[in-house]
Amino acid sequence: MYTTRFLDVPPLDSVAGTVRLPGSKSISNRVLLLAGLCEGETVIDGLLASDDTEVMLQALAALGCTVERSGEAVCIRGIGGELPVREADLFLGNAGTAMRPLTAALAVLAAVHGGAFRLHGVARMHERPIGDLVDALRAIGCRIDYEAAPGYPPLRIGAAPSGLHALDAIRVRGDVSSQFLTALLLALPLATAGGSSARISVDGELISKPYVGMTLQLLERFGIAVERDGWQRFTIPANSQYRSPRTLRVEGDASSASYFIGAAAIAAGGQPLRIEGVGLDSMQGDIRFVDAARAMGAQVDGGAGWLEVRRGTLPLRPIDLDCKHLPDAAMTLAVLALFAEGTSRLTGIASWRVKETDRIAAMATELRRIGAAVETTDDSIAITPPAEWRAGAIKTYDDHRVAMCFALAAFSRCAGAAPALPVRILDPRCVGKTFPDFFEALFGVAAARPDDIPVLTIDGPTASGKGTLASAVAARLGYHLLDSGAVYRAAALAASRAGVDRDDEPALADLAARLDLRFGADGVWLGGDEVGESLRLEAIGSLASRISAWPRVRRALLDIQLAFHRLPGLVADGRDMGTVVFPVARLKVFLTASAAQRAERRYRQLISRGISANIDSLRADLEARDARDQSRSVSPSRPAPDALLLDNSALSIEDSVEQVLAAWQARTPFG
Ligand SMILES: Nc1ncnc2c1ncn2[C@@H]1O[C@H](COP(=O)(O)OP(=O)(O)OP(=O)(O)O)[C@@H](O)[C@H]1O
Ligand SMILES: Nc1ccn([C@@H]2O[C@H](COP(=O)(O)O)[C@@H](O)[C@H]2O)c(=O)n1
Repeated sequence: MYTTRFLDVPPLDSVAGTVRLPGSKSISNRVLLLAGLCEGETVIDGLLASDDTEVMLQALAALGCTVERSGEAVCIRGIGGELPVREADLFLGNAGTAMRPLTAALAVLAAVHGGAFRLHGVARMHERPIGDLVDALRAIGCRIDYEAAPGYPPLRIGAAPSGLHALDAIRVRGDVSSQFLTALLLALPLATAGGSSARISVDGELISKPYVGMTLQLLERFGIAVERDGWQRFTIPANSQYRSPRTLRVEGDASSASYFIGAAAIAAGGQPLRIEGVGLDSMQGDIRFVDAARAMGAQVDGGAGWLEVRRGTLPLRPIDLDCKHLPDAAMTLAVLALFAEGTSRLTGIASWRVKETDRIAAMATELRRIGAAVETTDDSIAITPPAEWRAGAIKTYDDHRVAMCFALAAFSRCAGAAPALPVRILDPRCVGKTFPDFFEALFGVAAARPDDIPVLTIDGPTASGKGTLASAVAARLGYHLLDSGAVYRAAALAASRAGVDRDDEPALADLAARLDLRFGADGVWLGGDEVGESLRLEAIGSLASRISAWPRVRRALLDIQLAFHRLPGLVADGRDMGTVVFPVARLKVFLTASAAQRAERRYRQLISRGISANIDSLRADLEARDARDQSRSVSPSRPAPDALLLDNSALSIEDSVEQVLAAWQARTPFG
């Protein structure tokens, strides 16, 4: 997951390959609650790992459920209708799928068994209405108090003074959020143990019916057969009891699929994009996004648990759609509208106002930022594609779906934008709510023109601080990092291990061409050995400096370095990054510091690692290395003509990082 302040998504051209979706958030949190309420163990496979499911898991554990995680599966031992923990303070973040059902379940449990619970979340959660649900629960005798503003969390739930009553005449509004009805359906089987059935009537037209359909299907998997009279009346039979299905697999998230369906609908490439984890048989309402995408021109095939999508008509056909049944995925349609020939209109989206943010306002502001003409009403949005695309830094309002759907704006070339533009996503970490690895998944299937993938190079002499600076800058930008010195050091280590003479150019080049080198989160691997520490030995640095003078060795190591040039971008440090390996780099820094400073830094670096060192010999060695690196016939170490020269002798690491980031920012369209 990207935890940077922003992520610049370069102009994207095509998609191909396979993307595997994370589990559905809506199914995950429903199933977790049901597993928590029934007796015995339920093993849930494919559960979404995200902020919203995490708060639900923590709440269940706090309420006395046993939660065991093993790999992708989670085993829940439920409380079986009892209430082993009678007091808890539950923080539920911004997870509506946790707040609403837990409110209902705890209110009913506390009414039956007694107890005192506090439910709260982040600031935005305290602005999301819950009054209609609380009214319905109070009407049957539950005790729920507002801690601050009436109608909104935080809530305090307590014992019911006169028990539960009027279960046959429960009323709840259905036209604001279907989650209120879902919460009641999930919780009220607990109230039927005394022999009464529970009857719920919906006031107003029920929105998001497919989500309620999903609730009913999942209740059935847990042994609760709700009788339904259209979408207005629901009856939970007397003495209903949750029965664990023992094992259950969560299907992939259909709303998350929408971003990839959308990408494949507009991207070039000719290859279909395969989406696994959710298919045309899905129980999720947002699978209807497939119909909307087809209506706009996408070609979508599918079966049980899979979809294959390719571009059909482009520009897309504009769409005029009532989105009541697919409110989440409708946001993706709003961005796809940028790729249509004419104005698209999405209606029935009043519920957007009470989601993670006011989504109507957020989408309108951000679509306008990149050049679209947008008109809104209380429950609709109309989008006309940009006459001229603008590079936008998209505010995401702590809303995962805003971040994910706007990533599609990076395909602006497919809408004819010239030049094609990157899109900046501010606070990309917000995707952690439902799809922590969304951007990694996107970059796994999307391709960009090589010239569009940004590179920042940092060259300079030994111990000038290149590696330190490069890794800090890469971390701030969310880019890949190439330590090209480590590639030469690995070749030197391999040569030393194989006993190859440092002057035998053909043998060294042959060995370099066959180098089995892998850089990963788990270290640097040469064959089967982790060699991170060995590469840093001074003797290996010296040998690297000698063998790197051979032209054939340099050529043999070129592909390993070029392979780092991947989405979303690269920071590369070395000697010839800006001059030879990445001459098209957008920013080339040549970093220097006095020899005395560098020797001192290296000395301190070695001592801090427990390696003894002598400052004079270190200085002599680095000066000899500098001389060799600068005077060799191929790729000598020198600044590129267009390099930014930075002497950091008197700069802190933080100051160097800020200076380089400022220079980088000035070279982006967001500067
Ligand atoms: N601006 C700076 N001020 C003070 N110390 C620094 C600065 N930049 C880097 N250093 C320190 O200098 C030491 C050497 O830095 P680093 O290993 O990044 O250099 P390098 O140029 O990558 O070296 P090499 O070329 O040998 O790989 C580190 O201990 C680092 O913390
Ligand atoms: N692009 C590069 C990077 C490094 N070298 C040579 O490798 C030696 C070790 O590099 P460090 O940056 O890890 O110290 C270095 O002295 C160079 O001779 C190179 O040639 N080109």
